[in-house]
Amino acid sequence: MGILRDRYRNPEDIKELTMDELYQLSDEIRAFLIESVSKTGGHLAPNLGVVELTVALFNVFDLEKDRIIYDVGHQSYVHKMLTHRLDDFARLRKYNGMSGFPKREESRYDAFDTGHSSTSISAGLGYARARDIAGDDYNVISVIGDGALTGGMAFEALNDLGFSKTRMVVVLNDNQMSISRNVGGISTYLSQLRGDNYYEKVKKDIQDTIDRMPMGRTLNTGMMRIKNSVKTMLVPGMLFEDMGLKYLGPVDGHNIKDMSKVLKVARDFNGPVIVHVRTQKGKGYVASEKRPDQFHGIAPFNKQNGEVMSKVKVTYSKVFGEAVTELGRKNGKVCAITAAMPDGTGLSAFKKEFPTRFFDVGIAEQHAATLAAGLAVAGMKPYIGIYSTFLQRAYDQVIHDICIQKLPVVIGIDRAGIVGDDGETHQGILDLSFLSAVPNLTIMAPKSLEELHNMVLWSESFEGPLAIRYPRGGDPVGYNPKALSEFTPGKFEVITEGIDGYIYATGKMVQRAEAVVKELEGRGLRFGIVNACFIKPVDFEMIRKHCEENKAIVTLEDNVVHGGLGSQILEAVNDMGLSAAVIRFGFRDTFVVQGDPESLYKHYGLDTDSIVSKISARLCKGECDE
Ligand SMILES: Cc1ncc(C[n+]2csc(CCOP(=O)(O)OP(=O)(O)O)c2C)c(N)n1
Ligand SMILES: CC(=O)[C@@H](O)[C@H](O)COP(=O)(O)O
Ligand SMILES: [Mg+2]
Repeated sequence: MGILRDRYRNPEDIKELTMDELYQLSDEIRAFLIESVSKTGGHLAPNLGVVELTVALFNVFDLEKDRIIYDVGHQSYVHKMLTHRLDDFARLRKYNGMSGFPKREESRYDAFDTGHSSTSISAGLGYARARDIAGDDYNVISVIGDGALTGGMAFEALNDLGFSKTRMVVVLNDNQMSISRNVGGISTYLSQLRGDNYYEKVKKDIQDTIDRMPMGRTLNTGMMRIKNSVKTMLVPGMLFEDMGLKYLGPVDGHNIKDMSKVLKVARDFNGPVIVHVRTQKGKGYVASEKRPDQFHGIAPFNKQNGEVMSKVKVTYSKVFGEAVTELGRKNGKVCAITAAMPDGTGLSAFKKEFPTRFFDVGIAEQHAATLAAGLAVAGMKPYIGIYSTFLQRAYDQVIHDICIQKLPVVIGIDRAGIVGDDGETHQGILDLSFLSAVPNLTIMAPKSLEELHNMVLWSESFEGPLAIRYPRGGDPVGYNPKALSEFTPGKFEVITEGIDGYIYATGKMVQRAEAVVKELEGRGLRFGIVNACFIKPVDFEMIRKHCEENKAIVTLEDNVVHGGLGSQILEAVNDMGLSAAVIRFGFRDTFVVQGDPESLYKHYGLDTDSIVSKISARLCKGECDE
């Protein structure tokens, strides 16, 4: 008889199990994860790495009152399995299904919504301070990975926590991996601590050296003091101890017994404590142990051989990486920066050819942006590859360090628009709005893979700050429009002429515009298509021309409507003292839930039928945005 399905019901049941049964439960959890995620896709490797850790947390803490916060939250599947959501895994990250991240609206056992990295200690400290003010006594535990610990925000929180001496537990899940292998000084420091007897080894080396010295023995006493000072330098975790936290570990993160012991000490410690846990990312499934990076976030795969079922052949990320690499070959000033996502941004290609001009800064988007600014003032031509949602972290740096100084930095904004399965925390639907407000910044979006390639090549000669945004994935097979190769800021491309109006579409929405135009024809409305390849500046001349010809203007973007392309055009019409029927399509003042893009476009009225119906209704009844 199994435990997970047959005996386990509630978190407190864990405490009734023997140690052997806890390991049996862990085996069942691991088998379930592999089976289920092979069908749905998801963050398999991170969750395989925290099976025993999560069981130990449930074994020591009281989930009915204690609060556990998972940094990034992509490793919270085991937590969800143990908090009444086992059956929801069939719809993991699907439209109207269970989230792949902790969600308070999903369960009272989810203490804080995460998704972006390095927030868990700040949120935990907030809980702990509120607890102390209220005179409550629950425990607060922040579980943070070694990758997330490279995020500056985590150190801002540790600095405050150590100084404030607030009682809470930080569990550092150290698997030496971010999405790719972890980078940075902290990672090096942790790997020294990971060595079982690091201090003992160094102490023995010193002792052997002393004993071999001619007056070694007499030196011994004097050296004792040196050894002790060496100890304070080397004893594990001095960095954290010096910041004011008690350091415990390192402890084997797959040994439930040892972890339970250490977690109990941490639980009962009256102050801030960090428990350093060593785990293996992807543990327990050969393919993910071999390739924890590939299995960090994986599409549905064949369980037998780990092969991914469907593969988009050419992605925008790949095109971006290859184009930057092409520039790197002919221009030694070109360099590339990523914040812990070399593969996701396609910049691994550049790293391979130009390792000395490639910089992976860890999960440190703010640093990435200002590093680029520093490189640019020194005469380099830096390209940053960064997801739209994570660019939000570097907003001030883009303004303060890149745009005020008008520096020639190119920001490749990947995952712009709907990303799909990762939901609200990861959709890239705000960048047009928050960037359009920034002076000196030019914003572009290609309608196709080919146009992205051409934009990147064109950008080499562009003098000022430039953002090029493009979507997750690739173009559907066969979408192969005539791509622009020459670009003039503020000049749009008329793809097809219209009689009743034009659809001004940007990026991948140009493809959608084609379907809309076909449907409109069936209703007697003859619309042309404009490729708004620049979102800033817009093409004032073309807007003026279409207004003066009484053409309706429909805008279509995968961004929130407020402050995006549609707003720019509406403002342009108004500022030029013109009038026109302007109908804007985008996301209306909302976060976008998880799901496949088509379900989401329908959900938010951006599917072809909804767009066509709204245009027809508006133009017939004369109601418009303007
Ligand atoms: C601000 C931010 N930047 C980038 C990411 C993308 N990302 C998700 S998980 C991850 C690596 C996390 O590594 P770690 O914390 O060590 O967790 P592990 O996957 O190793 O368990 C990254 C870079 C993110 N979620 N948030
Ligand atoms: C959890 C996290 O933030 C990343 O793993 C993200 O899910 C990657 O997204 P892509 O799958 O689009 O690269
Ligand atoms: Mg890690």
